[in-house]
Amino acid sequence: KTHLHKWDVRYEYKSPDCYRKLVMTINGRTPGPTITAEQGDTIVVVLKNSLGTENTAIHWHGIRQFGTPWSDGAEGVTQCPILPGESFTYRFVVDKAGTFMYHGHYGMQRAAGLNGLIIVSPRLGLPEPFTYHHDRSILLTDWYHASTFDQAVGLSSVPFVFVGEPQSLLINGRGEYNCSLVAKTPAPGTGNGSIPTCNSNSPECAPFSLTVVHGRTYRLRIGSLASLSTISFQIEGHEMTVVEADGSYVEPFVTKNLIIYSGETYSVLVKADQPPTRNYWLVTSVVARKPATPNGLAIFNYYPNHPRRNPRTSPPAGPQWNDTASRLSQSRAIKARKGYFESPPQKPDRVIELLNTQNKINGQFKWSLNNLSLALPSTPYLVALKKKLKGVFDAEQPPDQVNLDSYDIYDVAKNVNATSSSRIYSLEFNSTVDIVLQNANTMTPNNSESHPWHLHGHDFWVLGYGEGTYDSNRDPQYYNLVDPIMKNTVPLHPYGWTAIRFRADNPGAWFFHCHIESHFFMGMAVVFEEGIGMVGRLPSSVMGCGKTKPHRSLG
Ligand SMILES: O=C1O[C@H]([C@@H](O)CO)C(O)=C1O
Repeated sequence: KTHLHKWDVRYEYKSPDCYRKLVMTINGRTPGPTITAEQGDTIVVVLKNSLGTENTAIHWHGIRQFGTPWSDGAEGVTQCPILPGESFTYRFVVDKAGTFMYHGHYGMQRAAGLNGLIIVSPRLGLPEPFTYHHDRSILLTDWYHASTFDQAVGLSSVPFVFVGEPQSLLINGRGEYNCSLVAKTPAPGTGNGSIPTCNSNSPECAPFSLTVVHGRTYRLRIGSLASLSTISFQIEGHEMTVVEADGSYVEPFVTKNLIIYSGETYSVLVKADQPPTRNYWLVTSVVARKPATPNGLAIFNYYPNHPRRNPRTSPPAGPQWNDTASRLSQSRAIKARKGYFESPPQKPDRVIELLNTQNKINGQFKWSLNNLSLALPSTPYLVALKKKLKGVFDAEQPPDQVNLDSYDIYDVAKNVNATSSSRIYSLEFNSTVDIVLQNANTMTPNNSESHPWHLHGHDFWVLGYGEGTYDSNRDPQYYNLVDPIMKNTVPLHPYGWTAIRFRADNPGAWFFHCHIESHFFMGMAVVFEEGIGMVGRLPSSVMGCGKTKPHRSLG
C-alpha cells in the first residue's frame, strides 16, 4: 500500500509553551502529522518548502532506506537542500515495524519544531510479543525562545555563545512557560504589543491530556527529539514496562522513570490500575546536564474526570540529574527480547574507535572525532560518490583509531586544537564494523557530557558500555554477543565508552552523529559510505547544488 502525504512547511507564529515565537509547521502543526503505516508499505511525502527565505530537508529517523538512500533527507550527505518555493518528493518503504520519527535535517531546523512521529504496525498476521488495549504516542522535545538563527550564529561566533539550557520541556508540542518572567517590551510578531508575547491562557499551550479508562493497558510510544536535554519520563503512581526500543522488542523490564535520549524511541506498557477518582501527572525532567529548565507536565486523565483538571498532588520529582550510575544501569538493562532477535556476527572485520572531544578551530568551539570536526561539502557525498565527482571532499579516510593509552580522558586536552575535515569512512560492502565511542573531558575542567549517537541507514547491535578508557585487549571479552538490542541511537555516558556493531549492508552514504542539535552543528559527526556501485539511478531532484549545479552559458 502507498500512503501519499502532501506537506506544506512554513514558519508561523505560535505559542507552544505560551511564549509567542516563530515555529516551523507542517500543514499548520507542530509536531507535524503522525505517519501511520503497515510494515512493507510505501510512504510518499511531497514536501513544499513555503519557508520563504530558507532551505529545508527532512530526515526519516530510524527508517533504513534500503534501495532509496537519496530519500534519507540528510542535507549535504544524501541531497541538496530544498529551496524556498520548491517541492521535493520523498519516497521510501517502511520495512520494519516499530516507533520512528522524522525531523528537519538542515541547519538547526529540528529545534524550530519541524518534527513528528512515524508508527509502523507489523504486517497483518504477525503478532507482537505483548498485548494492550490502546496505542497512544508521546513526542518529547525541549524548547528555546531564541530563534535557531540566534543559536547557530552564537555557536559559530568568537567568543563562543552556547545555546544554554532550554526554556521549556514540551509534551506533544505543549509546555508552560512562566509568563511573569517575560520582559514587558513587546517581542517580534506581537504587533508591537497588541498580541501578548506570553499568554498562559492560550489554548496552544494547554497541557496535553491522555485519557485512560481504569483497568485498561496502554501502549505508550514515547520518542524524544530534544535539542539538548536528556529526559526522564514518569507517570505519577504508575509503573511502566519497557517493551520496544527503536523498533526492536525489548526483554521486558519495569521502571518508574524512563530515561530517554534525543533520537531514541520506546514503547512502554502502562496499566491504568490506580484509583480512578482523580487525574495524575505525566512529568518530564532534565537529567545528565545541570537542569535550568522547569519540568514538563501533562495530565494522565482517568475517565470520567475532567481532562483539564490538574491533579492536586505535586508532580513527582525526577531522578538526580547527575546520577550517571543509574542511567548507565538502565542502558545495560535494555536487552533484545527472547525469540525475537537476530544474533550479531561474532567478530568484526574492522574496528573504528572514535574519541569524542570538544575542541577549538580558529578560535571557534567545535566537537571532534579523532581530532577531526566534520564540515559538510557543498555537494552531497552520495551524489559526489555515485557520479565520481572529484575534489568535493578530502580523499583520505579519517583515522580508525587514535592512541587512547596516551590520552587522559579525565582532563582537559593538552592541545585543544582540532582540524576541520570533510573526510569520510569507506566501508567494505557487507563487512561487519565495530564502532567504539570514547568519551572524554570537555574544555571545562571536571566535565564530561552525555551524547546520544544516531546512525542513519542501519540498526546496530549495542555490544556494551564501559566506564573510563576503553581497553581493546580487555573490554571486547565482555561484549554481549548473546542478546544485544538493535537500535539506531545509543547514549555515550560521561567519561565512558559505548561499543556497537553493524553490517555495512546498505548501499549509500550515511551520517553517524551526536543527536544533540548544537553538537551536530559544531561538527560532531562522521560519514560512512558503502556499496556505492550498487546504488540505483539518483533522482535529479537531489542535485542542483555545488558541483551538480547546471552551468549554462548565457552567451
Ligand atoms: O558544546 C557545549 O558547549 C558548552 C560548554 O561546554 C562550553 O560553553 C556546553 O555545555 C556544551 O554542551
